[in-house]
Amino acid sequence: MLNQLLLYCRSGFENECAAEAMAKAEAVGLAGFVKAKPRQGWVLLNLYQPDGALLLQQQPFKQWIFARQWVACLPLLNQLPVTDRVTPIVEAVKQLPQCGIVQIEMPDTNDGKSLQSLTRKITSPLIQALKKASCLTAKDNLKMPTLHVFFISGTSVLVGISPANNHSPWRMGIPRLKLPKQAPSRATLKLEEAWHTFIPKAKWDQQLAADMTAVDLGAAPGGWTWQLVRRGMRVYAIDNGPMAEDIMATGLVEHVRADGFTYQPKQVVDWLVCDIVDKPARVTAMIAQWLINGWCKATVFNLKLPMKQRWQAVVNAKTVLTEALHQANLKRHQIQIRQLYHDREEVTVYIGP
Ligand SMILES: C[S@@+](CC[C@H](N)C(=O)[O-])C[C@H]1O[C@@H](n2cnc3c(N)ncnc32)[C@H](O)[C@@H]1O
Repeated sequence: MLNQLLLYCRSGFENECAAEAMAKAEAVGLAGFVKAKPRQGWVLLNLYQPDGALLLQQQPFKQWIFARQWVACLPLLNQLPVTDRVTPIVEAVKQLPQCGIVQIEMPDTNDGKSLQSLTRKITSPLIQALKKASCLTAKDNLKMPTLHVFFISGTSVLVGISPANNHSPWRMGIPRLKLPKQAPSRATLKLEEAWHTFIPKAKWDQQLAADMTAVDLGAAPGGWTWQLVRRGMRVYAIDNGPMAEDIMATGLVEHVRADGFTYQPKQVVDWLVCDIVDKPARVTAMIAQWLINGWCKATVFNLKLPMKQRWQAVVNAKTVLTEALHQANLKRHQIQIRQLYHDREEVTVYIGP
C-alpha cells in the first residue's frame, strides 16, 4: 500500500509545497492531508486511497512547482539499529517493485548535511544487499523505477519509489551545476538550470540555436546574457546598471539603458528573459504583453515571491499567463513554473513550444 507521497522542497517552502500537494491531489479526486514541519525540507502527503501516491505519480512531474522530487513511500522506518541499518531497510524494500537504480538521500537542510557521512558509509553495503535480494537490478537500468532511501535522521528513514522518466533525474532533486569561471554573476546558474529543467537536451540545438536573438531585461552585470551569448545568440541587454566588460567585448551584446517595463523590441525576438526583481503581478503583466503582442517566441523569467501568500501569488501568475496565451492564440505553448535549486525566494517560469 503506497498511500504516502514524500515531496522534497526548498527549506522554508514547506507550506507552499503542502498547498501544492493538496491542490494536485484534489485535481485528480484524491483526498488526504499533509504533514509538514517548517524548515525540514520535505513534506508528506497522506492519501486516504490505498496506492493513492502511485495514482498521483501518473500525472506529469514536470508540472510541479515546489516539489523537487516525489517518492511514493512506505510508512516511516524508525528506531533503526545503529549497528545494522541495512537489514531492516532491505526487508522493507522487498515490498516495493524491483528498481533499476537507488538514490540514497537526505533533506537539503543543515540537519540533512550532518547525515552525509552516514549516507556515504552506507551506500556500498546497502547497494550490495539490495542487489543480492533482487530489489535492484544487477546493472543500472533507467527504464525501471528509482528507489529512494531518504534518511531523516540517523535512525529513521523513508523508502519508496519514483517512476522512470517522470521524476527529477537528479539526486535529491538538485542538479549539480558548476559556476563557469568567466560568467559575470552567480545568477548565471539560474538560467542554465532553467534550460536543463525546461528544455530536453535533445532540443537544445533547435531551441537554443546560435542564430537566435534575445532580449534580457534586468541584464546587469550579465550572467543571463552570458548564457545566451555562450549559445551564440545576439542579445539586447536592458538595464540602467553596468554590464561586465568581457561580455560586451564579444560583440554579440547591445546594452540598452532603458526601463525593462516599457522597453519594446524593434523586431520579434526568439527569447525574452527577465530577472528583474519586482512585484510578481507587475512582471507577469509585462510578460503577458510581450506574448499577446507576439514580441517573443519563448520566455524564461523569474517571479520574486512575496513574504506571505506565496502559493496564491504563483496561482495568480499562472492564471494571467494562461489567459495571455489564449488571447495570443498560442495553442502549442506550455507554461512551466518551478522553484529551481538556484532560486531563493522566487520561482522561474518557462513559456515556449
Ligand atoms: C537580479 S539582477 C539581474 C542579474 C542578471 N540576470 C545576471 O545574471 O547578472 C536585477 C537587475 O535588474 C535591474 N532592474 C531593476 N529594475 C529594472 C527595470 N525597471 N528595468 C531594467 N532593469 C531593471 C537592476 O539594475 C539589476 O541589474
